[in-house]
Amino acid sequence: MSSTVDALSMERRPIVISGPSGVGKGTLCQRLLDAYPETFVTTVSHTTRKPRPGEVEGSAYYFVSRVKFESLISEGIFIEFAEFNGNLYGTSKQTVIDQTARGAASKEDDSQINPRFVFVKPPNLEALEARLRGRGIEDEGSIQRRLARAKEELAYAETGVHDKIIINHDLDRASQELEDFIFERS
Ligand SMILES: Nc1ncnc2c1ncn2[C@@H]1O[C@H](COP(=O)(O)OP(=O)(O)OP(=O)(O)O)[C@@H](O)[C@H]1O
Repeated sequence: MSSTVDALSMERRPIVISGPSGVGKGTLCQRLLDAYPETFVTTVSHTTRKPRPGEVEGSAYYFVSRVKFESLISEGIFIEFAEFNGNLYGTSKQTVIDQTARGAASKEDDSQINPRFVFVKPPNLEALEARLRGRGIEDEGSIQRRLARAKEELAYAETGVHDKIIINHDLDRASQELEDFIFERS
């Protein structure tokens, strides 16, 4: 799944981190948040998925109906959106603007968002499958759908649309590479 986690660099340019479900995006982002709690924030996505127990509106997600989500698409509010497992997920420009500048970018002017796009790749599909299984939250059908989607996402990443591709093989190395990219050390 290309679920997206966004963080903000010191220059306040958003970082959009995408990659197949189970590749380790959440793990990598959590490491950044833990290491630099004053520097990074995450944005809240919209979804048509039903809330799970404990998920709070406006914190886990903005939960909306499909009709509402589709009207938001036609209004052009999303930086990116994707459908997975019959549910739509998207990151709105507004949530990024709210988190980015707290006023530096005008609410009407999304041309200043200018994100940097990072794609996280697994070392291979076998490793990805092992991570999905190891996480232990998906049933077999869901694992197979995620793997099928992963192949499409990996092919898309080959087209060179991202600013940086990081292979998450060794977690420490991948974390370091992500940090170096974000802080423009590489
Ligand atoms: N480099 C790594 N080596 C081995 N296991 C890893 C590595 N990185 C992450 N994992 C493990 O893989 C599993 C999936 O990681 P994580 O939940 O962060 O993926 P994700 O990309 O955020 O998935 P989703 O898009 O479905 O939310 C977790 O159990 C995590 O601990």
